[in-house]
Amino acid sequence: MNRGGSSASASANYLLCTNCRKVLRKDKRIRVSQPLTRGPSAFIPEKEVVQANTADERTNFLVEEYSTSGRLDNITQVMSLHTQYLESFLRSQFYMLRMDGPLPLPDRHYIAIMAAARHQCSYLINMHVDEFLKTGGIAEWLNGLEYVPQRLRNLNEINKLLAHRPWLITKEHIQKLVKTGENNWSLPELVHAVVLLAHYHALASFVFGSGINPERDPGIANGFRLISVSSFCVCDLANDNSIENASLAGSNFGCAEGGLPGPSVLSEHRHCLPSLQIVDSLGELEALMERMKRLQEDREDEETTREEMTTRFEKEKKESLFVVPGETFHSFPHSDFEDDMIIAADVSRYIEDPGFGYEDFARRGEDHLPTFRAQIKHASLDYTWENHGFSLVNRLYSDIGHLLDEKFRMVYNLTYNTMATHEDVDTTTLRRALFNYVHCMFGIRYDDYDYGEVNQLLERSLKVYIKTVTCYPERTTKRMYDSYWRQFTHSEKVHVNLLLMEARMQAELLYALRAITRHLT
Ligand SMILES: CC(C)C[C@H](N)C(=O)O
Repeated sequence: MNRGGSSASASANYLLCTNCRKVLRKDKRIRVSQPLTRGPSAFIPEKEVVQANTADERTNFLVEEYSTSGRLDNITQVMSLHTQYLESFLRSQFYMLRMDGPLPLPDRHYIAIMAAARHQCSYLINMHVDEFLKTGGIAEWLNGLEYVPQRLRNLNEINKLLAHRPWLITKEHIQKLVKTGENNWSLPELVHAVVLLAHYHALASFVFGSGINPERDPGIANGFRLISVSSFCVCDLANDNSIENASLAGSNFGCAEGGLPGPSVLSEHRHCLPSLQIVDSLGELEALMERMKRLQEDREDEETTREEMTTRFEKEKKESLFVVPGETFHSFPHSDFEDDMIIAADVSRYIEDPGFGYEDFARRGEDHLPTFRAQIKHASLDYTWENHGFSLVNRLYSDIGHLLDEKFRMVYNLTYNTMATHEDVDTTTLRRALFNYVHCMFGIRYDDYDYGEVNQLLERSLKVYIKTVTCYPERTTKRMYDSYWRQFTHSEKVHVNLLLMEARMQAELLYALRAITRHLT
């Protein structure tokens, strides 16, 4: 096994699952039965989604009206837990894919593929490969970026920055795209492309965050499909929503995080945790509601200084850099999972520089804290969606601004006034904390918001989930999904995902549009 290579490089090919302790080969592909779990999501029991769907005529109407694939796909099924939102989502997606617009139809789908490939989201890639071909795309392009016209290829850079470090986008990037002679992009075309890229990066967050299952495809031989296990262990893919599985999620018990518990420790936890956890999480829910109430009451009498508000934002931003998703794997000594990560060739051909990701400063030590992050200030009107982004987008690409604006408002205001089993609760503070925390991770600050609230309302396991879903969605596991807010319903967790996805999309758009504005002025 070790012929000719050092032991370090040999061991770099192996990983140890922290959950079941199985030794895995990084590049191994396995055959798993299809579907992995029944229903549209691997995280949500099928009956919860299906019940909602069959009762809902509105969803069927929306699908007929706005679906490009013409079927009720898994994303739509899961989103239909929130029909009001679904309508805004489908309308804007339909607009950017099908209505009159600057870009030809197949190019739109190719751009969607490029965006999804940044997160190795094969669900979205497959879907848009289909639609690319159906709308008359040239099959050869599907061999990868080398086969597409240079103009489209030039989008690679902005795709990469937008997906992982949008604060780095400058007017020079825009200039390069609009002024490259015969391969140039007109501004309306570029805005169309940017909207598509941001939409599909964000949608990849939703797909991974909600555990969207592959579409059932009768064409797949014997009901099996090949999956790469380079980033998952089968034990994580298995999902029966059983208590035993859920017990492994216990973030408070440290069995899935930190050190490597031996098999005996794990099985002990399996048997003793469930009842403990329910008591514990009930307490968590009550405590969270108490904190929300206190924040609402305190707001009137507390006067915080400007400096203090700035400090709180900086503190939260800095801390977010150190929120590292609990890795599913511990690499063997000397191997660096990040660098060695093997990305299936069929996905990476749509991108260049696959190793480029959200800058994880925590790994580099404190000396490298970012100083380059832009602050988009609300009151100083530097740049906001309402005041700038919206009108620029609308000006360059007709009505898309209205549609996006409607969708952002919809998701920001969506509430059922519930908290798990409690009714008539004002959840504004909590929903705002979720949205603003995402913007905070992207360096966007609202100076009328007190970031101390984020700290009080979002527990660590939730922050880990948020960071994973928004920054490296492909690393989301069922364990992460299960480990926060254990008393809440699946529909509420999908609601969280909608907030995260839209906050991410808006953050990307803000940076791209600000760069376009600077280019224009
Ligand atoms: C994300 C959840 C806390 C939202 C809550 N269930 C509401 O209706 O507002």
